[in-house]
Parts: sequence; C-alpha cells; structure tokens
Amino acid sequence: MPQIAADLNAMLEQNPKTLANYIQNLGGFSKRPLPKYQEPFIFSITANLWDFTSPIRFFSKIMAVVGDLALKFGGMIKKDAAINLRKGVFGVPVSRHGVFFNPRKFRTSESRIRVQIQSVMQVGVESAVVSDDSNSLKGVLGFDVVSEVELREKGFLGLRKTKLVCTVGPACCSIDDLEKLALGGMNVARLNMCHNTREWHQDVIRKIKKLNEEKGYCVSVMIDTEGSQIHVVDHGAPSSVKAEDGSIWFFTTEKFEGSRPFTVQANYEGFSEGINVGDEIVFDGGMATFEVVEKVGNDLRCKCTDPGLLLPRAKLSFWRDGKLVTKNYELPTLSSKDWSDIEFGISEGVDFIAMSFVNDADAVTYLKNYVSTKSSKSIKVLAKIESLEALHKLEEIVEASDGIMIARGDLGVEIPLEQIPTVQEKITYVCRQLNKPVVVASQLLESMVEYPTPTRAEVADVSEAVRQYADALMLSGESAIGPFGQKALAVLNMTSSRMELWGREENRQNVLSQHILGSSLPDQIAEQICNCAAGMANNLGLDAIFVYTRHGQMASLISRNRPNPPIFAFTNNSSTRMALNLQWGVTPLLVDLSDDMEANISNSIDLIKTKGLIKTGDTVLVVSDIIPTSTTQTVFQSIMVKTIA
Ligand SMILES: Nc1ncnc2c1ncn2[C@@H]1O[C@H](COP(=O)(O)OP(=O)(O)O)[C@@H](O)[C@H]1O
Ligand SMILES: C=C(OP(=O)(O)O)C(=O)O
Repeated sequence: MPQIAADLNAMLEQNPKTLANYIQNLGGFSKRPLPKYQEPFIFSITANLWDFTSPIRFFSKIMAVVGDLALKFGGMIKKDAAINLRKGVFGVPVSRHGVFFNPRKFRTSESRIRVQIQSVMQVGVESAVVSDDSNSLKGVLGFDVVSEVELREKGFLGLRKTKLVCTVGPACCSIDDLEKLALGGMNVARLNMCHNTREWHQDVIRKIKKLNEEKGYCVSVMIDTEGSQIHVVDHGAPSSVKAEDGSIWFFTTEKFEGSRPFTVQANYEGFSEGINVGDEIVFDGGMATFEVVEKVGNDLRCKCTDPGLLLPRAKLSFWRDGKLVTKNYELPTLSSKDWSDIEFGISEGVDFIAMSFVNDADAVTYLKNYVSTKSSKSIKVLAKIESLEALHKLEEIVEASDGIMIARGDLGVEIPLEQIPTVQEKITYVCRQLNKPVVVASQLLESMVEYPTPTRAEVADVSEAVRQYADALMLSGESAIGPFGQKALAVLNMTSSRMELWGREENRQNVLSQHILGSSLPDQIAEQICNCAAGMANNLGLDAIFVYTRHGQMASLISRNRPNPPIFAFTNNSSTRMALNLQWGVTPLLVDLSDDMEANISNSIDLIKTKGLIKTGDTVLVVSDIIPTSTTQTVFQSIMVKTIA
C-alpha cells in the first residue's frame, strides 16, 4: 500500500477535518477532500479565478500546495495526466476531463469577475521513490516554490535558464502583485532609487522578504542608484512639453518654482561649461534637438532644430560636429543622495546594488570595499554600462564588478542606436569570458507599457539577448508603470524558454574560448573541473548538475559554460543563494552543509528524492568545491556521475 495514501487515509479516519484545515491554511483556495479516499486519493480543489491571471499561475499554485503535501507526508505526488500545463501556456484552453475553464471568461478575470473552476488532482506514490527511513533525512531542502513547480511540470530540461528582473513601481507594488510576479518567474526585483520615497522602497523590500520567508519564494532585491547625469529638472508640466521647429528656448540652472514658458531647467551647475555656440543639445538620445545660439553667463539660449517632446527628467547630451561632448564624467559617480540610498539598501539587507553611470573600475572597487565593511552579508555590486566612457574601459569595469547591467536606455543617448546590438553582444561576451553575470535592460518590451501584446520586433530582441546567453533580462516601465506587467513577464518567460529549447535542439552552443580566469593553482583546478563538468553533462546527456558551494564560485563557473542540464547549487549561505538568482541556469537551494561531503551529497539527494523531484534512473553530475575549514584541512574538489538508485 503506498505510504502517502495510507497516511492520508489514517489522518482522515482519525480526524477528517485535519486534512481539510491543513489544505485550507495553505492559502487562497477552498478545498474539500472528497468523502471517498481509497487509493488513489482524490481531492477536489476549487479556486476563485480572479486571483489568477493565467491558467499557468492557477496550476502553479495548485502544484505549490500539492508540493507542500508531499513534504508533509514524505511521499511523491503524481499529477493527473489529463492536466497538461503546457496547453495553457500559449492561450490554448485546457479543457480535457478534469479541468474546465472558459477562456473568454478567463480573459475578463482581471476585472475580478468571479468564475469558479474545478480541478481534480490525483495523489499517489511512485514506488521506488519514498525512503522507508524518512527519519534519516536531516535538514530542510530550501527549494523555492516556483522552481519546484516548474521542475515538476517541465522536468529538468524544461527549467528556464535565463533569469528575469522586474522593475517594481506603482503598478506592481502591492503584495498580491508582487506575488503574481514571483509566480510568473521574477527572480530579482529592481527598485530604481530615482523614483518614489524612502518609505515606499522600504515597504516594497519588506513585502518581498515577507513573501520569501512566509510563502517560500526566492526573489532577490536590487536597488539601482540614481547616479549623476545631466538632465532636465522640471519643465513645469506633469507630462511633456512640445518644442516646435525654430522656437527659441532658454537653458538655465537657476532655481525657480513652477514652470516658465520656453525655459529648460538643468540639474547640474556646470552643464554649460565647455559648450560653444553652434554645439547641439539632444534630449533623450533624439526626442528633440537644439542648437546653442548664444551663451548668457552660465546659461544658454538655444534654437530648436529638430522638434519633438521634452519629457520630465529628460536626459541631455551635448554634441559637436557629430561627436559626443562627454560631460557626465565631470559629475561624481555616486552623489550624496546615492550614498544615503546605499546606506538604506545595506540596512534593509538588499542583495544587489546596481551602480549608475560607472565610468571606471575604481568607483566600483570603492563601493564594493565600502559595502563589505558595512554589511555582514555579501551584497553584490553591478556596474551599469551606459556611457561611452564605460565602453572604453569595459574590461576593467567588468573585472572589478560582481556583474553588469547593459543599460541600453542611457547608452543609446551616448552612442548611435544602430550600434546598440553589436555593443550588447560584445558586453555579454566579455562578461561571460570574465565570468560575471550580465543583465540586458531597457525597452525589451516597451510597447507593452501600453499594449497587452508585444511587437514582433520586441520578441526578436528578447530572443537575441537569450541567444547571446545573457544571464538575465530586465523589465522597466513594462512592470513598473504598465498595466500589463505580468503579461510582459510571461512573454519574457515563454520567449526565453522557447529560445533556449531551440538552442539545444539545434546544438547552437557557442563554445567558450579557453580564457583561463584563475591565477592560483586551486582556482585553475576549480575552473577546469567546471569546464569538464559542463562538457561531460552535455556529452553524456545527463539530467542535472548538482554543485555544492559555499560562495557560489563553482556554480558560476559551471554556468559560464552554459550547459544543457540545469545546475542545482546547494549552499548553506543565504547571501550566496540570493546572488546566484541572477546566474544563468542556476537554481540555488539552501541546505545544511557539513564538512562531510559524502554526507552532504547523499543527504541532499535523499531530500530531493523524497520531494519526488528526482527519480530512479535519473543521472546527475555532482561537483563540489567545499574549501578547508578548521576541522578539515583538505580542499574537496570532485566530480562524479551518479545514477539515482
Ligand atoms: N518606484 C517608482 N515609482 C514611480 N515610478 C516609477 C518607479 N520606478 C519606475 N517608475 C516609472 O517607470 C519608468 C521606467 O522605470 P526605470 O526602468 O527605472 O527607467 P527610467 O527611470 O530610466 O525611466 C520610469 O520612467 C518611471 O516613470
Ligand atoms: C536601465 C537603465 O537605467 P535607468 O533606468 O536608471 O535610466 C537604462 O538607462 O537603460
């Protein structure tokens, strides 16, 4: 008799309400165990559809619940074969027996129309999986609910490798919205410190941490500094002002309340220094262009030569004879406001700080040192590449930082737009060579700020970033202010999964050139082990790679090779876990790690088996880099292939 069914039966016989209450407490659903609970155990789940914006989310939630039952009863859950999640992904209704819903009504579910749907789940046991001696399992397997659901549904190879970052703004800052983004695959929540108040940011960070702690998500938090840039302070209108061809405007740093007609207020006192009559001022990389016709003290009188819209906080760039006059580097990379935002981020325990307008490696090194002295946890510093100056010093900046964001928005102000695709490819390549995670940011799905579907060109742009093996893709206004943030996230999710599958099917892996990173012998050994591990996993067609790592180094070295199977990184360090969230193909798990590596490996495999996430016959490549401690003197670097018994 399968153990789980027996346990459930026993539980129901003793107290039929216990199970119902247990399930009820798992959140959101009204659930009712059916009176007949012979094997296989059947219970029905009824959910209010308005809580969910897509069938995949609904089923994800169910699987999260069922996953908890598996943990509770130490058994394996089998999903009814009739429930095919993939059918829901592209909007095809799932309407086979067992699951009913009306796609038309589903679409209106966001307007909170209550539609009830019912699904029957079958709960059973896979004979070879349940450990008889569940007491022998030590510790808890820190799997996040979303990866667990994805793994159950899609299997090892179906796990998405490209990570997703969402900018949080007014459109998605409620706990419900944040949870929907987490369920939709958000790995990192980004907060742009340019916008909104300290209290607002604190509230969002705390909500994300609450979701992680109480509901088992694993969403990292990134703050993004405002940085120093020459931009328009205010032009006196809530949205935008039109500049007509030939109109004369006054550019000043004089401070005044309200608006003045034909006046642009710049934020930086020295904005006009070194600027000559005849130079051009460009708004937001091309929204409107002005020619300087007169210098009046520190101010400039300018004529509009290319009419367009002047948006709030528009970025200003200066051009002479078709060449950029670089002025932003005159400003400090971190302003006093940025430092105070960084202090705030450290005190709130954020995982990443993205540094705007980095122009050299020293600024990054300085911030990294500062953060490491101020915070007991490891906070990763990402350098944003968004200026010509940064492109000139790309390698040293990448080397100095913990990761890179290709900030295409501001970069497009300083370099011609047609250069963005090749520059992006170059930056992703350098980052991979130097083993630093790279985020491709800005305007990936810009049209979805307004519309519920992306343009074909946007999908092609997303696919290109995935093809280039970027570690992560980022949403900006699409999630921060747009009404279709969850849909935009779903587009990133589906497009990256599809592109990754295509890459594997077509065997498109571009092999990493053998650039050796490590300078010491142990580092070089670790690197070679990881390169071999990735090659072996591909060549032997293994199901997964397990890596045991305290600081994440081995996990990232394997990820750098972009192997076919997913990488499960077992770590006992929660900062490492949160940092690995940005790394291509890595699913980080928090576990207890002892000095006994054999015990770590068998313990974690037992735990994962007990959850039903791995089965007999699955093949796993196990890599470890546990470094010596006071009790063990030897470095434990190993690689082995295990077939699950
Ligand atoms: N915390 C926030 N509060 C209010 N609006 C925000 C917030 N974060 C982002 N936004 C809005 O979303 C847009 C896109 O955000 P972001 O990616 O930070 O880009 P940027 O500031 O460069 O425009 C911003 O222009 C702003 O209108
Ligand atoms: C991500 C970017 O930075 P920000 O949103 O701070 O302008 C960008 O410029 O592309």
